Amino acid sequence: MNIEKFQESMYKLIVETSTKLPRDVRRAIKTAKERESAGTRSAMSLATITNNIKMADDNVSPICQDTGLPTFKIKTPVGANQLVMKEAIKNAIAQATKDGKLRPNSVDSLTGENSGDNLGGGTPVIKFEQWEKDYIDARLILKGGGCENKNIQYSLPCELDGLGRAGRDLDGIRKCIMHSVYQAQGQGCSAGFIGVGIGGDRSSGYDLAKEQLFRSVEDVNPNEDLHKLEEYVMNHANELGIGTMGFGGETTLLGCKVGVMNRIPASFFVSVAYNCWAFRRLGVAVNPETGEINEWMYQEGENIDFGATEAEKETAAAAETKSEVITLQAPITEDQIRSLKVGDVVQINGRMYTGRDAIHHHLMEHDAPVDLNGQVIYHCGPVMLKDGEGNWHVKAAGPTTSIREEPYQGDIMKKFGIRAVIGKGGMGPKTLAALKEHGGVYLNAIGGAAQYYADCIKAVEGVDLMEFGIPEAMWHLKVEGFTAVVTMDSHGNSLHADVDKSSLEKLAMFKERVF
Ligand SMILES: O=C(O)C[C@H](O)C(=O)O
Ligand code: SF4
Repeated sequence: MNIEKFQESMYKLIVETSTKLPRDVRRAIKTAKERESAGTRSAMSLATITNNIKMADDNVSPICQDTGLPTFKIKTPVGANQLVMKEAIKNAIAQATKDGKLRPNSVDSLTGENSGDNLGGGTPVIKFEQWEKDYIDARLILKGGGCENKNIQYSLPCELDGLGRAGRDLDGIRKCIMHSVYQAQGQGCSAGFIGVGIGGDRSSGYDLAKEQLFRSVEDVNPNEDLHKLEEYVMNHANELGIGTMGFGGETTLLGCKVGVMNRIPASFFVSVAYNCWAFRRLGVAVNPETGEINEWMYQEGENIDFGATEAEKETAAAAETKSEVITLQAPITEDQIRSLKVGDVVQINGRMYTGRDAIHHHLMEHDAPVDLNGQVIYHCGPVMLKDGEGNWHVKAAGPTTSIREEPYQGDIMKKFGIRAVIGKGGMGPKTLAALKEHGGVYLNAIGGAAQYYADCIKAVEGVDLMEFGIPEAMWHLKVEGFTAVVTMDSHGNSLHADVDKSSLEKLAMFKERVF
């Protein structure tokens, strides 16, 4: 095999997967968009999402800054050398990271050190299998951390919130799947896709669930029972009203694929792999001699490019609503913050600081490297590239899931006088209480819209705590027109708590036996 060519092919697969959503996924997003009524928060969010998809196409830059744990599934003809292929894949991964197509995402679990090139113990994941065919089938999925954290595994029988007892039968499985969509809320950047694995043990069950994510969104399950189940879930999950980013709305789920395998008598697992709307998975057929790509997968059918005309219309629509947008510029006063309420749309100009897991942990016991009084913290781990002159450039910069900072956020805001935090998916009761006491606000940005937000960042004015690695450092960003929605205010209101409550009530409508 021509190994240089194979490496080049793998590089192309990585770049394409990170920057261009497959056609089946685009069609699902388009359908969702058509279902939302104009002017709603969900419609606005979907417009941002489709603009972002278009920008990633045009810039050949990551759709979302979290390029996940690259996972390759490769089928090779008998006799193909898997060891050299593995090396070539690793080289391609390192190159794509250097070129800003992947975020350095491989972190030592004990020391917290980021390897910087996506290589390290267990990363990337490369799974080989032999087959009788005469070509290499190489597939890649880039599944980010926020949706990965919303995966869930049920052990039947069990009791489920809203749904009651789930037994060891098809109806129990149905309940688990409905519950899995509910428990994800908007935190996995809904609307999402789910892969479900029935049976196996804890690890093979999850593998089977993830395997389903490699199916086309539009295929038909050959197993009649599972086909019925998939259809049921697709018809009813959207009735939960969780909507895009958990803002409420018509579309909560974009795809549901279920697979089954045998189990052992004592165990009955239902494993669910949740994938965000930024469903990045592609595949190629490779010639085992030349190493060249013969064919791209998931590319049949109509291609939706979310192109100019639509994008222009949306920009125009956004411009019309501009009068209702509240402008914020740090330092922000307590009075300004207390005048904001859930549902307000704000636009931020000026400075903001990124801070996520490592920073919040650090700030509990240390001073801040900058004066954070009246400032804005952005839960974000960007993709950054340094140019020849040593200046940093933002390549992708959407929000990360905020709930992980729940144990720290309120205390950090009070300790440093921070007035606003931006993230996605919302925060819990502890933060809500702190917002009320201290005079703070939580702003929800659109998860995955990494190109859209990168475009709002006009300069990188500094960085602290680089020892935490690129995604976890504190970046000083100068932004213009950074738009977000107030979803938790200083008066005790939380859109996230409201949507959680109403979707739990709706979940209970699916309590009765169906299968
Ligand atoms: O790590 C990130 O940038 C985001 C993550 O994928 C998330 O959804 O929270
Ligand atoms: S930020 Fe959202 S879109 Fe991006 S990887 Fe995480 S869950 Fe997916």
